[in-house]
Amino acid sequence: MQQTQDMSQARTVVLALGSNLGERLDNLQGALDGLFEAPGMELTGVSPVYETVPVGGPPQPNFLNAVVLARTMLEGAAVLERARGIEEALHRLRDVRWGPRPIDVDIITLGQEYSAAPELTLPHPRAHERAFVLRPWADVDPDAELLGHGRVGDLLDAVADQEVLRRDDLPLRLPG
Ligand SMILES: Nc1ncnc2c1ncn2[C@@H]1O[C@H](COP(=O)(O)OP(=O)(O)OP(=O)(O)O)[C@@H](O)[C@H]1O
Ligand SMILES: Nc1nc2c(c(=O)[nH]1)N=C(CO)CN2
Repeated sequence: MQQTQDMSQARTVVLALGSNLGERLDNLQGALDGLFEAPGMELTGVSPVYETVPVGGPPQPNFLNAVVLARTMLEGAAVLERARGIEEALHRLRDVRWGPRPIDVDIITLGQEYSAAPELTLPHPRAHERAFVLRPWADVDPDAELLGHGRVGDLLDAVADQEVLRRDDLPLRLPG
């Protein structure tokens, strides 16, 4: 018999997906499906997909990026484990820092949690300066606040120089 979990203490988790190698949309879809395959996270929002110019790293192809919102009772370590499992399943090679990858799953925020641990820093230490995170996040939650940095909509003004193009021709399907 399936157990129902008491979700009254659940927290919102904000996840950022990125892909710039292979079948990029399929990779984002695979990550989205994989994140919600096991119990423990309830999907509450999926952003539009954006085509984005790479920020940092060596010259590399454009990314597709999206943001996913969920409610969860899981601890950060468990969410990170799930994210890493998806990256492994999609054969990500960890060689070049900020280099191209079939899939990247970053945890942007988990409730009101702050963490300085290198294996899981919360909020994600570079999220506030990345239009490829902020733009899709503001679409799926226009009133969103990034813990310690203020309104996501306001943060977007400071990164207006970063090129992000909404790709409504490349929608993500809801998992399941
Ligand atoms: N909030 C977080 N979300 C995901 N990984 C994190 C986070 N904080 C720390 N890490 C750690 O960062 C390490 C490197 O992650 P990764 O290779 O995905 O970095 P990156 O995506 O290339 O760069 P960036 O961290 O700038 O997005 C991982 O081993 C992971 O444990
Ligand atoms: N446009 C874009 N640039 C990046 C991205 C990404 O997902 N999109 N991810 C990075 C490391 O996480 C570094 N740079």
